[in-house]
Amino acid sequence: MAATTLYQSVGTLQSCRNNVNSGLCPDYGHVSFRSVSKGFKVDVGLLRGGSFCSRKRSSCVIQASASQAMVFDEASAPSSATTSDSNKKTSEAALILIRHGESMWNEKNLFTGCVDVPLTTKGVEEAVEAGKRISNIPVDMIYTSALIRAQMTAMLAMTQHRRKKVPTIIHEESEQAGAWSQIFSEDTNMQCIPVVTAWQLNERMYGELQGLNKQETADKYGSEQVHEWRRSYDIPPPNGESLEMCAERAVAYFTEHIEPQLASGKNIMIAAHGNSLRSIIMYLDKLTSQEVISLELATGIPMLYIFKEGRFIRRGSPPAPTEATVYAYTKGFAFS
Ligand SMILES: O=C(O)[C@@H](CO)OP(=O)(O)O
Repeated sequence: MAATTLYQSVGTLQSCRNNVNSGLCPDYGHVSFRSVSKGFKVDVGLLRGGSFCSRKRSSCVIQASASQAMVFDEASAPSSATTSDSNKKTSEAALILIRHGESMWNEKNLFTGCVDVPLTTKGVEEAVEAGKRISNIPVDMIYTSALIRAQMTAMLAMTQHRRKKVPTIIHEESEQAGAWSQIFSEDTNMQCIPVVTAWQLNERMYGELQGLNKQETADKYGSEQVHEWRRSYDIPPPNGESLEMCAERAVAYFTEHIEPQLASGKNIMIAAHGNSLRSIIMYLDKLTSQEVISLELATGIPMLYIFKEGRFIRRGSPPAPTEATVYAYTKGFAFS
């Protein structure tokens, strides 16, 4: 995949949206296949050459056992809790969300959307730093968007993980690809973490704003208008996706594919984008369309949720080894 090339998407958002249900999205260079792998169903995205479209941190203790993990709060966990009686406990799973590190177009302050741009050196460092923060949290499966900045972030973060497993993209787009994947031994499989790439987790399509400088666009159209395009829930930028439209695919993918994995006890990391993650956080935290306006995500800061009894419990951002308090929510979004 010539992923490090800047690549302007072709075709229209509408033609993509029309094809979403059929699983085919040629204008965005993406074909989606449903396949069965290791007992779970996944949608595997195939890129054709380019873009597409705590508060008590220290008390969060995670015990890993095989592919399942019990994640619980030390303060609230019964003192008799051990792995041997784990079958008596309610299964919990960790969900880590991470927005990609700084991209080349973030650096230039350009609207990016579904243009496929790589990380900057700073973005690479952010991803590595993010990896340090989550190095002790078990990860059984990774979901990323189909865009390289999210994939780079996931891979770089996992280089720091304590388990030293190798993130491996699942390719089952054809019989041949499936057969080739069988060359791995069971032993090798044990050393890998499956990575599912899904275009549904892509950044929202910014339409005619893609490639434009954000400041210059604000100067031209007024900062209020541009803020509405960037942060409102249901007002799309010209020929682009609103957050609501982005949520239709991203949250649907989350509930259909990722939530069942969490429910089965798998610890999941999602590496994606500012707006696809805002839509997912809106769902997880039950934010209103007014509240989501002020939700901003920093690049390269992981956010931890615990999935327990069908509920998502926000744990904030795991601390860096040397930092006392860093949160991913940067604009007055208080932890409750
Ligand atoms: O340009 C973009 O694609 C996004 C994320 O970088 O920008 P915004 O902050 O305007 O949503």
